[in-house]
Amino acid sequence: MDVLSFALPPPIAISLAAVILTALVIRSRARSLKFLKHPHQLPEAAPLHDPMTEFAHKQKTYRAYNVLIDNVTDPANVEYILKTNFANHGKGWYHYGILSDVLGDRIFAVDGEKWLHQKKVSSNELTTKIMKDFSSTVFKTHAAKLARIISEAATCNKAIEIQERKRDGISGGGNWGSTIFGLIPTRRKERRMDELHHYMTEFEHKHRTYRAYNVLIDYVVTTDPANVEYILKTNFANYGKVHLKEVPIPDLLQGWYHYGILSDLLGDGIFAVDGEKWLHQKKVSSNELTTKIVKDFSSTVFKTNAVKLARIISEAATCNKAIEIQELFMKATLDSIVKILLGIELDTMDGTNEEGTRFAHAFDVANEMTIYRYVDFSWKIKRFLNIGSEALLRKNIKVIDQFVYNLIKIKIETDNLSEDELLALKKQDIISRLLESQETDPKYLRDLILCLISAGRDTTASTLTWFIYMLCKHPHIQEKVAQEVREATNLEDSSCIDEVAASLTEEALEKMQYLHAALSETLRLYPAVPLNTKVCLADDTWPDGFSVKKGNFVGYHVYGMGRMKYLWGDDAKEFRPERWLNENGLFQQESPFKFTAFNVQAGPRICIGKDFAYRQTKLICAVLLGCYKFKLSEEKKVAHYLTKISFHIDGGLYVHASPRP
Ligand code: HEM
Repeated sequence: MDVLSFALPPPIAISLAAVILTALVIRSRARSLKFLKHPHQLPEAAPLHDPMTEFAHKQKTYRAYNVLIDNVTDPANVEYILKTNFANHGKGWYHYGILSDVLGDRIFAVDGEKWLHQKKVSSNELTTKIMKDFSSTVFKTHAAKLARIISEAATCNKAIEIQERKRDGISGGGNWGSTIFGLIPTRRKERRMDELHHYMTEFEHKHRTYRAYNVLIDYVVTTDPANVEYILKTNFANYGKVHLKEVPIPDLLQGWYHYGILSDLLGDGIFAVDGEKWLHQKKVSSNELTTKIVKDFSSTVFKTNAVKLARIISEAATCNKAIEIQELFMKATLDSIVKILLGIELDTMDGTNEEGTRFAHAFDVANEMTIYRYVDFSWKIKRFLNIGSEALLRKNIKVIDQFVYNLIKIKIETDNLSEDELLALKKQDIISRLLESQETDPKYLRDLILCLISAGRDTTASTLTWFIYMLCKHPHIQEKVAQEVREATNLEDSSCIDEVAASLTEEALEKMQYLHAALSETLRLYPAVPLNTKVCLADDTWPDGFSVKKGNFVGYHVYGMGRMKYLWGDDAKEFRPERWLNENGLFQQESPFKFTAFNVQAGPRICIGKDFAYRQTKLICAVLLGCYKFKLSEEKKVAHYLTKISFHIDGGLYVHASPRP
């Protein structure tokens, strides 16, 4: 008998890994059974059946150590297990333990008498004439239903996902909050942990600052603006993002936190580093985002993509089809940021650029797998063995790197062009501009690009999605926004998409104070970054007298802060854009320590993309609401968020659009 080694490293390393792995497997099994509720949130395994089949060509039966199961392909053995000595091969603890919570003592989960009885009952039932006739009718009815769905899609020439198990895990399926916050101080264990922000907020109505224990983490959370100001500004130096070397936390957690987790994908980009490196990139990127040339260029890009988006919506409106608008916003914002950074058309909205679509997919998967590391304590072992989520991550980073480095190379080469040629190329994208200013290290540029895409894409897309959701729930506010767009642009009611887009000058956008207020109100209730975390570097006492210790994780709960009555008044839970406007209808900023959605001006580590994000969301919303009315496909449906780092709507947002008269 032989040993199957899935391309594992040398024997000593294997033995060492096996010892560590055993401990981690037990832990990670316990964790997955306890916390992970949706099967689709588990990362895709690295291809398994092909290597097994290849191996089976040589060894019909073999032992695979770290799977805990012996595998068999020899028909003689199969006959022996399934028939000759059937009684000796049960389903046993393995299946029962895994399946019984869902399936109870049903046929899949049990052996022996229980199994025999159920098998007889079910197989008798399935073969009666009445059941045969009935099931044939059911199959036919469902086949007809399926054909009708396909027919509808065919009429609109739309792609159909025919397998149906929608992998929205990639754009954000599954909630991980439960794993991160094992022990939020609530006794109501029966409540679903995917409502994590609700529990926290409920608790915060009584306790503005509190401690949330977890097996590994001592977490102090606050909603008090005075504490936020202290952490983000007054004693900023004492609250780090990345370097934990000074902090007495277990080795496993050293590097578990940001840098270790993020650096494979984001390298030394702004999100993953502190100190000098961070300061330099922050300066470079924030200078770039605010130059006139980049501002003009980005406005053109936003408008072009808003028009594309509106055309897709127009097609769906013609067929009276539901639109999953979250996915569309994700594509539109990715196309825009890539065009502004790299000057190329990714075109994921129309799917015309094959290489671009491959990059977009790889980026989504790599992001998902990177963030999964926050809840998967065995990720380092997996990376070492190149298996599971880590194999997937490595594979997709390779695709991303090929794409980005290739573009940088092309750009460096065009750098040798003559003045006239350069002028003809009109290099307005950020990478071309950085190359001109002597930032030519491809690795530096790659890391910066990926960080800016990560920072600017999901945040903007999720804000747009919640905004449309809020407007569907409050049709009178939707009408007010549409009315403002018409007035600010002086357009006729019958203007077409292109005319609306063309009319959106800086001055017109500036006049849209109510739209600005409605977007801010969306961010107050549904902040794209709902919880922000840092690490305390030395014992400290906060303005409200709460003590924090060196090594404590500390966080301010942006979602909770947006809903506190003591901060926003008795109507804190209501969506009311007017709260942001003064008596002249002009937008009023709130204190950045109270409205923390952007970290704006709240300290050195602020969002440098705030104006950029408002410009993009305002342009897209003005085009869409200038041309269409939106309704939820299921009007009574209540949207739920995903408890992840970004804040998407679970399952997407289905809307129907109709043209404005
Ligand atoms: C609605 C949209 C957005 C929201 C709500 C948002 C929010 C935030 C927040 C809360 C932070 C602080 C994160 C932390 O403490 O680690 C942040 C950082 C950052 N944001 Fe944004 N952001 C948005 C859009 C953008 C856009 C469009 C860009 C760029 C194109 C951008 C670039 C950045 C960068 C580079 C940082 C890191 C700053 C640093 O570490 O010094 N953001 N953002």
